[in-house]
Amino acid sequence: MSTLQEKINQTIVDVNDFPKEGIVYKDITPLFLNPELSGEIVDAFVEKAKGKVDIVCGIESRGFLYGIQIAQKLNVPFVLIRKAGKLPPPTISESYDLEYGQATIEVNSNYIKDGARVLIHDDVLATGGTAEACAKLVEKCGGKTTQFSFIVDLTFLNGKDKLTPFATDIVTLIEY
Ligand SMILES: O=P(O)(O)OC[C@H]1O[C@H](OP(=O)(O)OP(=O)(O)O)[C@H](O)[C@@H]1O
Ligand SMILES: Nc1ncnc2[nH]cnc12
Repeated sequence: MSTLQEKINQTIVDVNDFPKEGIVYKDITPLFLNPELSGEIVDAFVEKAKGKVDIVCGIESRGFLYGIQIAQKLNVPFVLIRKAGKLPPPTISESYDLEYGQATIEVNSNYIKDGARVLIHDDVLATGGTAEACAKLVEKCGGKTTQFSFIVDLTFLNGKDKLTPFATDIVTLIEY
């Protein structure tokens, strides 16, 4: 019997030189072709977050896919963190650097209540810039990031270093 980590490793596809030369892109979309494996992944995240969070924030776009399922299973609200210009007001923004570019993310400023314990969920932790920007948005809204969760950690980019000032509870299912 394969472990969850082995099943994820066998399913994720490496794509060389995408979206830019020199980047090895981890394509996680084949995970969604497998409903049984996707169910196990969601359950693994839910198990780690149970009783610890009041809100799940999912990061556009791939962070939405398991993020909303995690929130539903935890019976807590799901909040979308979107790329700039996609959400109607009232929003607040944060800009950051990516492994392959620059970006700005936004959240509805009314959705994260004062003192809320927040799980920030995304598919891949690379440089950590996106999740760090998300934690800054949560802080600006008066919330507290208590856990981060990712399917993949690209450890050679040291993304966790950017996140530990916000929360040391960082769940990752597979590391490369
Ligand atoms: O740790 P970082 O260096 O910040 O990189 C991680 C981010 O990069 C990818 O998103 P991408 O911008 O490719 O968007 P997508 O999810 O819409 O494909 C990934 O889904 C994370 O959100
Ligand atoms: N190498 C990579 N593969 C997939 N998603 C990413 N997001 C940032 N870097 C990535």
